[in-house]
Amino acid sequence: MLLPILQVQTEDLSPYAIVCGDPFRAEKIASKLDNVKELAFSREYRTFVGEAGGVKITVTSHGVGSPGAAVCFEELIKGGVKTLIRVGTAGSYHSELPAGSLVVSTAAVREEGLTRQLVPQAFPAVADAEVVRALYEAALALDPNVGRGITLTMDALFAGVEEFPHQKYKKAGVLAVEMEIAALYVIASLRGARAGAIVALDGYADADLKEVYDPHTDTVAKAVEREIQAAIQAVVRLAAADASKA
Ligand SMILES: O=P(O)(O)O[C@H]1O[C@H](CO)[C@@H](O)[C@H]1O
Ligand SMILES: O=c1cc[nH]c(=O)[nH]1
Repeated sequence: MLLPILQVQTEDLSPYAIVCGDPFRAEKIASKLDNVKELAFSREYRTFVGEAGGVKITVTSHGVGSPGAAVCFEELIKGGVKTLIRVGTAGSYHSELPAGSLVVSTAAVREEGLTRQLVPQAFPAVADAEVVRALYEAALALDPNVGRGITLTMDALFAGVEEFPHQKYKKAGVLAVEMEIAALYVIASLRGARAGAIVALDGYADADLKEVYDPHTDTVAKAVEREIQAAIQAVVRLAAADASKA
């Protein structure tokens, strides 16, 4: 079956997918795999398939923001994907987590609009525990400072006249803010898939992002390299664990 928006044949997909916002990051992730094939580049959705440690892995970019990303998550799951790991970037809320740090997201605050159209506001956006464990252990082996905890998902990146809720969530212990994880976790829960996410921090979020936001530094690029490695290793571990249960 051809997935209408991703423009990918479902037979070509793996049950294990790594997703990211940027189509060029998808290419970078795919470059770490063996026997890579580009399946499609439709709108912001660029899909590759390759292998790591004998495990077939799909890599797809989902663009910026929850509504567009949701289309990608829904179609991948419809196409047979059962495990999704987001490899993203995020803004930090904590001085101990400077630019270049990694955070594994255990759950996401739903400060976006997409999931409100899917589930009641009391419904949690929560990661799968096995995916979190695999991601955290793989990341910890590469970076002893990796954080693990709640992240926040918003729709807006640049502020208007309304105050962003950064201070409130920082006080509540949220580690970082980005734009798609809540959609991923809610959709995975609704559709019977499992999901997790790791983000590379690109600076402090509670500054004026318009002035200081720069996700293209060497420090961030190195952190993205580490999170890619961690995500691929996590998929290999999860696939081995799945095979031992079968
Ligand atoms: O680097 P990605 O995966 O795109 O993630 C973050 O970067 C984008 C904002 O520039 C948003 O998509 C946000 O969630
Ligand atoms: O959504 C995002 C992504 C990266 N950095 C931020 O501050 N916000």
